[in-house]
Amino acid sequence: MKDKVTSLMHGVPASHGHGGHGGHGHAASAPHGRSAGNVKASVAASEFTEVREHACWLWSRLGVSLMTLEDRNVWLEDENKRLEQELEGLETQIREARQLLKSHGRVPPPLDTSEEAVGPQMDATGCQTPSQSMTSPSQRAAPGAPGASAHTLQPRSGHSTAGAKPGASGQGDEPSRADVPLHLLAEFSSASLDRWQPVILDEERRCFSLHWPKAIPEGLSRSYFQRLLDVAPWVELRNTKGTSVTRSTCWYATGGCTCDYTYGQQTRVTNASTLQPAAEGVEKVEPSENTQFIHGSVEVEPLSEGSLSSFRSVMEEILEYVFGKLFPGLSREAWPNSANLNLYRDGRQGVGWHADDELLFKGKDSDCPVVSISLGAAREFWIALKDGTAGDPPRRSGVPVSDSIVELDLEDGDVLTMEGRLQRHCLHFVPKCNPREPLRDERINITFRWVREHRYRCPLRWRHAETMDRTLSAIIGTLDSQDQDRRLLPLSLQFHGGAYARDWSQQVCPGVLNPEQQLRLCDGCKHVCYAEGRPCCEGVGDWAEHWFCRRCWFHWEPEAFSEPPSLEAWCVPNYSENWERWETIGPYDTGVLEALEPIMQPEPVWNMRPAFALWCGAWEQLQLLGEIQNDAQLLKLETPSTLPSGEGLALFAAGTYPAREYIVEGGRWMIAVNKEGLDEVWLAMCQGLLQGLFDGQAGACGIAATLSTRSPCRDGKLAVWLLKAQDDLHVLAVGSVFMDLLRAKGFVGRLKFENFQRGKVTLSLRP
Ligand SMILES: O=C(O)CCC(=O)C(=O)O
Ligand SMILES: [Fe+2]
Repeated sequence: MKDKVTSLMHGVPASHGHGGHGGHGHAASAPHGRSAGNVKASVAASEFTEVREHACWLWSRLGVSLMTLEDRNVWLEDENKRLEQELEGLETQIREARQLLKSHGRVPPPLDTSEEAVGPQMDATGCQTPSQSMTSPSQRAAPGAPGASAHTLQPRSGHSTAGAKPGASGQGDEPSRADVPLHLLAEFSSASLDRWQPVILDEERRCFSLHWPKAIPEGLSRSYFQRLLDVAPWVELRNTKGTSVTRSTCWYATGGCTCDYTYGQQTRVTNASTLQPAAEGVEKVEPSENTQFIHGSVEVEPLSEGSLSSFRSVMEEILEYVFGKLFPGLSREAWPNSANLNLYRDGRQGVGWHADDELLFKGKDSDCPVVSISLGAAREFWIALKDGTAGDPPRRSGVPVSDSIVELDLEDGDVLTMEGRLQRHCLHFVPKCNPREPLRDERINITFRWVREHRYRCPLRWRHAETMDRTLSAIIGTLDSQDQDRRLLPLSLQFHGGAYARDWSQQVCPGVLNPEQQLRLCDGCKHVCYAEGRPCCEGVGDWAEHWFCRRCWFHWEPEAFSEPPSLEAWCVPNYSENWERWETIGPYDTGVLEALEPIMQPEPVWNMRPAFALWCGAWEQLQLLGEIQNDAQLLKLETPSTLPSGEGLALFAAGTYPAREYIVEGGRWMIAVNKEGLDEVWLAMCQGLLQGLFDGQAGACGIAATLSTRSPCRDGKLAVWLLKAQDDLHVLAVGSVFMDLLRAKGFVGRLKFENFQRGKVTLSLRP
């Protein structure tokens, strides 16, 4: 009998077969005689009922009932998922094969990314964009190429960790940001760059994570927290044994996206926007063999229309605030189209080491931005390299390289980004708190993400391709590098300092501890946080042989800790050649651009400027200048070369005064120059200032030239002063104009911006 059933199943005409599931459709249709074909004839009528019964029994053993149309849809969905996973596996194999070829010095053939080969490619808004191909590893910059930085996330203690080869070249095997442009979210934010604290700046692996503490004001974050706590359709996730709740989650998507979100292999949370409210009946989703659907099943409270729409409206509000106010440089088309929410009820809940590398976000093989918002209780957040990530193709394992762990605390209102290939090379982790210091408060985390590979079932997968927004291309690394020369945003951040920007042991003043870290049990808190404990450092002097973790050191020696480093932007200007690029950056004053034209013209058109004053020496006013009409008048002014050493000249708008006490919110762009050609460049600067070249919202209020006291070479400094320095982009606009002017006069050097309020150099421009 079994053989008959088997032959019955094998007899399904090819057009009805779906691989291993081919018999499925047949078993459903055979009783009605629609598709059994000649097999039906070979089965005697008396045997038919028996065969059918056995088929039913067999299918029920397999956990599948005879197929209704509804079942078929569920099955199709599973089948799609299986195919997606198969595709993912094939892509990994291709990647590995290409890397193998490369390691044998062979050039891999170009990738066939035609639609037939890999299916349509989607942009973040769900449109098919056939032109976006997978980035070839061969696009990686050669060592020493512009943009290839030496700073790479490496295990810090120098242990050799299997797979992670510290210091080996080509560790990340990722294209450099110079070759394949990638702009970081901080560049589009409303915060000045020094409010961003770098966490990971691994240029070689193209992994970046930046932290903006207290980005959301307290009142607002408290209100978002409470509303989400009350109305979000939270579902509890349990540990693999099902014995305890690890955290609660929910999933939000915009723009008609119906994609569900899968947690690991086991659990899929349906899209809150596609859920039917209770009034219309709980959504019926059949569990497949391995997947547990949790929304709409018995495990979840039925959702009322009221709570769902309140959830959607609070999420819309948060999206609007975060991307409208905190990242105003991103166009609306570049906003994320989904968010995963996590609720940690107390310190006993957390999330283990993982990467957000789901197919939906294309986090495994392309640049994948994530913006994480923290609300409520402060919790630790750790990031580390995935074991085996360097050199070899990344393994799927969720094992972190323990001496690469970077720790930070995420507090209420904080923003954290994870960008570039971080999800490919790194893992992250929200540890449970130490049970000896129980935390009873809740924390909510929202991770905004960009779904780029919508599920087959989602209508957005099939939406017609539109041109991709440039700011979106900039953050997902799909800007055309050809295009970059003419149209790209000007500000590409470069970093100085280690890839381990946030290395707590380096923040402790010398003589307190030995900065070498070891993952071990902390003598203080004994918190078994991960593996044997926590990254600890040994004390010195009386505390030698005592090992303590970051939290314990901070508890006892808060004064010994310095602020984490903040971001310095290094921007490669090519302002005059690429000035139209600036228009993409957002709220800046185009006056700077317009003002650029006159000085490039042979016959400058003089603006009628308000009066300027010329100051000298210890800033005594030399002359009050009215409107300057021509070069001849300018040439009559004092020039720096005539001054005694140690003295200076300053040309400032009347009503201002060339001293930092008067320009407290401002700063100055400075460059050290030799005396040769100083007068000429000074006159060009005077001309520029009087013509409004440095104007703009953060307009320059004056210029200064000072001569060094170091006789006889008497080298000097040139500076352009700004009244306001809050907005980095405006400051950079002025700096870039200054750089162009210097270059036109043959001066090449690094420009530094000193921010008076912060008392330090915050920006730098390289020629
Ligand atoms: O709670 C957090 O900060 C992290 C959450 C997370 O990693 C995730 O949702 O994938
Ligand atoms: Fe995550």
